[in-house]
Amino acid sequence: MVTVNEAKQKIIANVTALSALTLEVRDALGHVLASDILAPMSLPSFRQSSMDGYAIIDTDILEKDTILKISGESKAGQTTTQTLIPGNAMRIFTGAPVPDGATAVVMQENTSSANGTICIHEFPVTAGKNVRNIGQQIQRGAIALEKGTFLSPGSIGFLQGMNIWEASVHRKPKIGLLVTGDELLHKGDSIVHGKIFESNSAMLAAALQKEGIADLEIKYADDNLESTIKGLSELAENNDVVLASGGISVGDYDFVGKAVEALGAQTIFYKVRQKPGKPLLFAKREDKFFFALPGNPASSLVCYYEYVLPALRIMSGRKDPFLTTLKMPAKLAYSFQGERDEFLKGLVVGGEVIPLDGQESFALRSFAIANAVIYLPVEQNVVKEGDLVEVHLLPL
Ligand SMILES: Nc1nc2c(c(=O)[nH]1)N[C@H]1C(S)=C(S)[C@@H](COP(=O)(O)OP(=O)(O)OC[C@H]3O[C@@H](n4cnc5c(N)ncnc54)[C@H](O)[C@@H]3O)O[C@H]1N2
Ligand code: MOO
Repeated sequence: MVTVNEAKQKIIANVTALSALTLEVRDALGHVLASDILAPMSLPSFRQSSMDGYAIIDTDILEKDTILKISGESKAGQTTTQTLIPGNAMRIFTGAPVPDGATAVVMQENTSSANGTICIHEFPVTAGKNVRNIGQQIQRGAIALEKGTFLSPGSIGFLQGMNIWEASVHRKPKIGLLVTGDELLHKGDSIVHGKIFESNSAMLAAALQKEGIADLEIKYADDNLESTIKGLSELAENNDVVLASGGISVGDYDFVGKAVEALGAQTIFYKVRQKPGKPLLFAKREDKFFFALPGNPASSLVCYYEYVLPALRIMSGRKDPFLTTLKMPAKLAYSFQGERDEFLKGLVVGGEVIPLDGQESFALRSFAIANAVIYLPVEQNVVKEGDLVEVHLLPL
């Protein structure tokens, strides 16, 4: 048995980023850059006005209400180079090229025009005002985004704005899932006493989809060693990570641990001092990883968020693999007995976290409305209302 922290350290120590592939930038959302991207152009690439108004020369404005002659216009998209002559102002619009010679733009609300002239009510007008300079955002040749950057919608827009259409990113892991349990019913089956509807595969597939992993290869095994070995071995052929659901405890019909061993995988840890999810197993065979998740649905999902997801994120190149963690006051008191750290289903509302009713490992109703997991180490087994607790935000 390892502690929660030891289990996490073992994941960090054993899992590494996968190889790189080239993707269209617009398809790379949620991927991590495998190399630095240098700016192929400066942004802005020409001096741009940031306001609708008048381009002027700051040294022409010697007092409030200076009057200048209006000469010409610069609108967004204009490609010809224009020059502003001293004593003149040029009509200009947001995003338009600032004419050569102009040093600032006065917004039109601070002016009044009459008979081809413009009265500037602003004084002084500092050079550079309302002008976006060449390379103000990024200089050509500079590192635009570093290796290891997680590509967000903002990153994608930024890259396309520099005429970058492809990026080298880490491949995301391919995942297989072996569902075990002779008690499981599937869509279309009739309700039978003693059997339950299988829910872990849909739940895990949804969690993976949220992480941008759409393809999950699912197989089912009967509760015997041969079927479990066959399922795990077939899944390991095509996938980087094999998950198993159920059959990892100590019962006579729990075969996953034995099957992982029979496949020649090395167990990195088995059993974590936590509730739920104690019988979690993590094993490795060459570059393939195995996670045996406890069958209890809430145990399975806690283990996914706390261990599997970080491993998948490390493989995808992420440097920040764990759920976003913060400290928050508990809205309700909570206490527990026992020797294991606890992960509670929680609901964050208005800067506080509510430990939800129904914390048993078979109960998913609390998870269905949770947006966070509360982590209580065994030393913090009595929480009073208002006490600070560690909250892990779920990626929903
Ligand atoms: N003698 C002991 N018994 C148990 C221990 C122990 O230490 N000693 N640990 C308990 C803990 S803690 C957990 S967690 C469970 C884990 O058991 P398994 O991983 O072997 O899971 P199963 O027995 O196969 O199933 C547990 C539970 O979950 C339901 N289940 C399984 N698969 C699914 C699925 N795909 N969809 C929905 N529900 C599923 C299953 O019917 C069981 O109710 O072991 C304890 N026992
Ligand atoms: O570790 Mo088990 O998940 O408590 O029921």
